[in-house]
Amino acid sequence: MRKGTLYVFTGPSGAGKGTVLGRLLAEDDRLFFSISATTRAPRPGEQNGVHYYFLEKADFENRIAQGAFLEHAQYVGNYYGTLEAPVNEKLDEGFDVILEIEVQGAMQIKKKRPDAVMVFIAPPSFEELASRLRGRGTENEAKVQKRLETAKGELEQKDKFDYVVVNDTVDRAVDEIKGILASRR
Ligand SMILES: Nc1nc2c(ncn2[C@@H]2O[C@H](COP(=O)(O)OP(=O)(O)O)[C@@H](O)[C@H]2O)c(=O)[nH]1
Ligand SMILES: Nc1ncnc2c1ncn2[C@@H]1O[C@H](COP(=O)(O)OP(=O)(O)O)[C@@H](O)[C@H]1O
Repeated sequence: MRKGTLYVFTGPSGAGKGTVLGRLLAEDDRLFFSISATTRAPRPGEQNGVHYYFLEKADFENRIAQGAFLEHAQYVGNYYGTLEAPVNEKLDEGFDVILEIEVQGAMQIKKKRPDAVMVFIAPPSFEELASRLRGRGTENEAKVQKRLETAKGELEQKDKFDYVVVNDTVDRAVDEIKGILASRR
């Protein structure tokens, strides 16, 4: 059986990665979304094993020591990481696997898995990014500021990616990503 393709989607918090990928996943049953592990607290409505595996810091660090992560990084005070075993399993089963991760982790994947397709989702402007992040209402102003500071460094790295998709409207961005997937199948 043909093995699946690994796709890495990255981009600053608030760019719309979750929104765009949610639409894509609902419309394509050959895709598998990799559920990440994190030490950040669940937001209202987030479920363990659905949105993330929510781990205590000590548990996360044990798994790092065991080599369980394909990649991991610290982002605004918390750990985030991709568990390797389920990714390999799904690729072997022929699914295309989607990672939605921040830029440091994406760069680790680029080194480890040179065949991975690297996609950067960019906001139309920095002002629009700030307005989307504040509009989402999931972080307090201090945390929004930290995410926006981090976003500046992330945006500077977008040229390292195979594709840069500007999320101006969700419909258009989803269509562009469908085109990228189609060109690789
Ligand atoms: N390196 C890495 N980053 C991740 C992983 N999962 C999520 N992230 C990224 O961590 C950042 C913060 O995620 P989160 O707190 O859920 O905020 P949100 O993406 O803005 O909703 C985002 O850029 C995510 O893409 C992961 O497994 N590894
Ligand atoms: N194309 C878009 N136009 C306007 N608002 C958007 C667009 N895409 C996403 N949003 C909104 O912006 C906020 C951040 O989107 P989200 O998908 O949570 O981003 P990310 O996963 O990159 O952090 C959400 O409130 C979402 O509804």
